[in-house]
Amino acid sequence: MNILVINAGSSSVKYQLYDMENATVLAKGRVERIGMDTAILLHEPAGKPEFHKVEEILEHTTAIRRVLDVLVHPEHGVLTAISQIDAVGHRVVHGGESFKSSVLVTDEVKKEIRRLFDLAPLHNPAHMLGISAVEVNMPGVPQAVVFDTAFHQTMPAKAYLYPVPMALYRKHKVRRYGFHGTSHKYVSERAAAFLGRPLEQLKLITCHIGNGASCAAVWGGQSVDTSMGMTPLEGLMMGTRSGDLDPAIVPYVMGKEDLTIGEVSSMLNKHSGLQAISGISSDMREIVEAVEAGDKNATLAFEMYAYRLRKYIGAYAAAMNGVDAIVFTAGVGENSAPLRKAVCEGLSFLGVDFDEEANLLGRGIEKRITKFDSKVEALVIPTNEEWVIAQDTYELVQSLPR
Ligand SMILES: Nc1ncnc2c1ncn2[C@@H]1O[C@H](COP(=O)(O)OP(=O)(O)O)[C@@H](O)[C@H]1O
Ligand SMILES: CC(=O)OP(=O)(O)O
Ligand SMILES: [Mg+2]
Repeated sequence: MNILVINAGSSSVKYQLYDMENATVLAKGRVERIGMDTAILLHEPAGKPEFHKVEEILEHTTAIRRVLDVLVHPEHGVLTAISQIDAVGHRVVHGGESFKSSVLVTDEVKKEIRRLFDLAPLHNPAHMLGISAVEVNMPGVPQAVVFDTAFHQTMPAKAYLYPVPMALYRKHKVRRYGFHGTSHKYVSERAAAFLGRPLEQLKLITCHIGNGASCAAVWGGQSVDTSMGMTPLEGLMMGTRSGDLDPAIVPYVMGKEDLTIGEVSSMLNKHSGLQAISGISSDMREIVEAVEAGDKNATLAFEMYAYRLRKYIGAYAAAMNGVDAIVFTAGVGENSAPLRKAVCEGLSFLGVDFDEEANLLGRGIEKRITKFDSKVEALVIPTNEEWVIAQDTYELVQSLPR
């Protein structure tokens, strides 16, 4: 069975095509800058050279049409017909309180994803466009949705409620949902396998640090707390997002700078974080280069990023009254040795005996970055959200009558 996994963002569509029986990736790629006359399709077919094309792509239906076209292209394709795609799995960031696991797409499910537009205005509308585009381009093909929020639905009320009037929760579902759940779940399971210990007995702190970044306390395989909140803005400092700040800053700055709700929201989501403090970039690679070149603002941005992550790790160790392993994953977590070093070296009080050499060795592999007899272990575990989405989709499609 071939499954196409789609992660549709506001201006991009990322895709990965799997052959499930052989557990192989047939092709992957992305369309960026949707809505512009210089949209770009980057396509990486397995065993063939990469291919890219710049052209006008104004909306998601066309973007997905282009992806399907390239998948069956005589030269760059990996299939002979679209009908060889048996099902499609989508990443959906916000599932609210309605979805505790992945589901097949139905009219009811679509209605619920639409109802949640308000809570994830950057993400959910884009996912719906992706689902509709598949309906138009591949009528009748079963689709499944896998939610970032689902894994965190096990959080207890003391972790997911905010100390504000309860009416806000009852009326508007104001609460912590948490995100990147597919990744936190996957790396927790991989970490247990790597350590050769049952997940049920482990206290883990998983740090998914990519463009968006969040940390989770995973106790016995269940999420008991996480740093992102009602939206993906709370918690850690990120590439362009502020993470935690005094909520009183929002009305204060709106008044002083005469900003609208939209403007202040854009400031905190798109013009804060590493980008704002460094004045250089939201990309950790460029920050680290600037730090090495002695740039003061980049150094401050780097230190704040690591410091804020270390504070969350301390908090989650306290939340679980202990921790067995700290897991680093996603773009920054998997690739930035300097960031892992800056975080781990301040955790010796917890029993983290950091191994500098191991931290520098090997890329893209599961590894331990603490010394052999460290009381608390630190691991690097590459995440694979697309594979989890493909597997969930595969299982759901098996349950359909044939
Ligand atoms: N070698 C590297 N060193 C430091 N940071 C890196 C490296 N490679 C990638 N990154 C960081 O990873 C981020 C992307 O992470 P990723 O998990 O792919 O995010 P997303 O899935 O949200 O697009 C980039 O913004 C970049 O800062
Ligand atoms: C939820 C979220 O922040 O997702 P991403 O990291 O893909 O932006
Ligand atoms: Mg990601």
